Amino acid sequence: MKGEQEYLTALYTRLDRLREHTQDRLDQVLHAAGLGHQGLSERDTTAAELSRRLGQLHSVENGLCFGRLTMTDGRRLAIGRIGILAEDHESDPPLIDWRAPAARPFYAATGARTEGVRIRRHLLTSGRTVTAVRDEELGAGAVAGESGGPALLEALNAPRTGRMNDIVATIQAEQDAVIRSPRAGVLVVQGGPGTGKTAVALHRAAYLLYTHRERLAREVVLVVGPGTAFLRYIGEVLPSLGESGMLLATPAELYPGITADRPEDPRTAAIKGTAAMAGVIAAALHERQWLPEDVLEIDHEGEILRLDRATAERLRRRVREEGLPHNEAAPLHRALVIDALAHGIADRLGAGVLAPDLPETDLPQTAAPAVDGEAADDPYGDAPREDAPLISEDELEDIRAELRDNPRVSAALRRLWPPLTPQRLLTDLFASPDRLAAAAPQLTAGERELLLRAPGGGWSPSDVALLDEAAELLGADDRAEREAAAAEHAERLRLAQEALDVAYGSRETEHDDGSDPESLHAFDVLDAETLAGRYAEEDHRTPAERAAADRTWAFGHIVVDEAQELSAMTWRLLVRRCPARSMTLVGDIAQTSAPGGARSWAHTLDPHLGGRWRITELTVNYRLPAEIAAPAAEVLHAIDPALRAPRAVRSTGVPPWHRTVPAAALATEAARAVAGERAAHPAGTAAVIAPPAWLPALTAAVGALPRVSVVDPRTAKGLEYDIVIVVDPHSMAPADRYVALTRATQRLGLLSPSRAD
Ligand SMILES: Nc1ncnc2c1ncn2[C@@H]1O[C@H](COP(=O)(O)OP(=O)(O)OP(=O)(O)O)[C@@H](O)[C@H]1O
Repeated sequence: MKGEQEYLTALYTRLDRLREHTQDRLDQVLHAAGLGHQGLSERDTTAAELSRRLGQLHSVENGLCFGRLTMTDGRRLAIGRIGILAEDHESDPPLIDWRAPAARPFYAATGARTEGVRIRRHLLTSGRTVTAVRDEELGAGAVAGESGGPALLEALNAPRTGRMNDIVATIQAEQDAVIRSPRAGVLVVQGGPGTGKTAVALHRAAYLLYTHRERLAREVVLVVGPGTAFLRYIGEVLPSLGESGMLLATPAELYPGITADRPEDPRTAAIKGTAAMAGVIAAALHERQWLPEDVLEIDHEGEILRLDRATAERLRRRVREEGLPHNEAAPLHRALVIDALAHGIADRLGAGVLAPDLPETDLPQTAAPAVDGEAADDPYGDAPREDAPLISEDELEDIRAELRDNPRVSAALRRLWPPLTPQRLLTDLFASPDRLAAAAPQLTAGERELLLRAPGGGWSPSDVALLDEAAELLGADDRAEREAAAAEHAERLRLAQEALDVAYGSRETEHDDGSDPESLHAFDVLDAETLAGRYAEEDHRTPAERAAADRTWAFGHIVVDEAQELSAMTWRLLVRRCPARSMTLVGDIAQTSAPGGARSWAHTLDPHLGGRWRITELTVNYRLPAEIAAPAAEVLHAIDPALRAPRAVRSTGVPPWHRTVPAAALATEAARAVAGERAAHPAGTAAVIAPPAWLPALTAAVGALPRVSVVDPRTAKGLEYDIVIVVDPHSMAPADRYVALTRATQRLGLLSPSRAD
């Protein structure tokens, strides 16, 4: 142990020096003077990288080095949270990053497959002091086993704090295989409660960031967890692994600019989660691309222009054929209608018009439509007419310009092809029984009734994927943004030209000063356009911040926890957000409680991924002691006899208990039970898990006790506590009961109301 302490002290000395050195470099970079535009941008990139590195060096203070391998060839390798290179950069590194290939045997070696390891040592530390070492002999004659041994059991028995810890020192072989699985493709990790799915998913994110740093730092890793309580619970794991650049979000947070916290009937949420809603939204949008009943009349300079239904329909079809998102197709629609009206006017003036070309600026080459359905036998309108054209193309263009300037024409165009936001489309759809009936004929009247709601009141979590779907169909209506950007650019151009004019005006003076007339000046090598570009404001947000604000961001990798809960509509959204299809999905189909959640992975994923995903299973339960795993396995059997319960690795000798009490006494009994269990096991956290109806009474009775949560099973999903009291388990749905029974690391009690109540 003395040798290990000396080694550890030397590592910390190195760490301190690296921190100082990195801080010095950062200071130098930040204070560098006289940089041009290019230099400033490079400086920002270097400063960001140095800041990241500095943050990482500070985050690994605890548990810097936690393992040592003594190989059969005599080499000795220290494994830690980060890699530290030898000072000469050539000798063996004094500390190997746990994610480096050289560290793999620390996790993967077993007695049966030693991978060249003779002794695996776990170093237990407190601050910078070694408190214990635990050795596992893996050589000949050793008992076959996974990594961890006593160190694992100590970690599993440690009291919980309410925040998840990293497991970097005790990752097990089957978990390691998942963590290091190749980045490409979609990997599903199925595992029962407590098999370490969340831990594995987060360590995998850290592994991928290490292995594909450059790409993933730029493209960002998105980690999706079921709720904000859960994200708080896992929030410290990645920073403790020195990783901070990823984006953590709940499914409700995936539409930038929307706070989706409106309460909703679960039946409504279930309908909104079904894949059929994609068709409903598409149909709702089609309905908005309006046609007049018979003829649309438009007042234009004292005349009535007439656009009949057949023509409007033909133009609409022509625009739809382009396959553009609705808002992006609006200019084409506008140009076609204006052209049709212009030809109508020309015809009325008594002149035929010869195959006019459409204005090149506005739209792709396309045929001119005619008004009043005249061109039925000339669908493309490009056959020469018998009567010679009396109106020139210039005159026709004047007519088009007048039409474009007429607010009534604009109003008619907005009616035919309205500019729409996703919010408007959905608000109008859900507010109107008629619109719902037209867009969703396949739903029953009762289902449509559930979707109906008055405008206003905000958005619910299930609206998020629908808004995203609508945004996808609508495309950007970024006219205002483009106009603002153009104005800004013009202003920059003006300033740049002014600057160049000043430079040019001062050239004589420079010559008088004796400067070389042959030397180059700014105005020789730069034009205003280039200079303006250099003045353009830079985006100083981190990639994760930019990704959070951008609905169309393409993530480099997506990790989804509790993946079994996601609806089909949310899967559509996530698949769109990851065009590279590089994902890690962890979950347990036995714990599905969301009505639209997964009953089978194939059934859930195939519609979105077409079979292009691979699955692996975690089989060991690290949370539950064997005593609690047994009754949990009975519940699992009731859910699906084909499902296998994970194997528990430890035992506490404390069996769970079950008591029945009068309903009126249930809350006080729960408080008493918590206090009793606390007396027997004082450290760590406790929870009372109960159906929602019981929560107010239980909160009143138990809420004042320290370190005790009162939650329903769905909130408890993914979380864990040292002590758990489950109230009224038999009124819970089987999946909820299974979740409730699988949250305790040490002690479990069940309290049921007596039947007479
Ligand atoms: N290799 C390990 N070393 C130490 N602790 C571990 C290890 N694997 C898992 N754990 C611990 O086991 C507990 C359960 O892990 P985790 O929450 O990741 O399981 P899960 O499969 O996501 O469970 P659930 O399905 O209930 O969400 C956590 O406290 C975790 O830190």
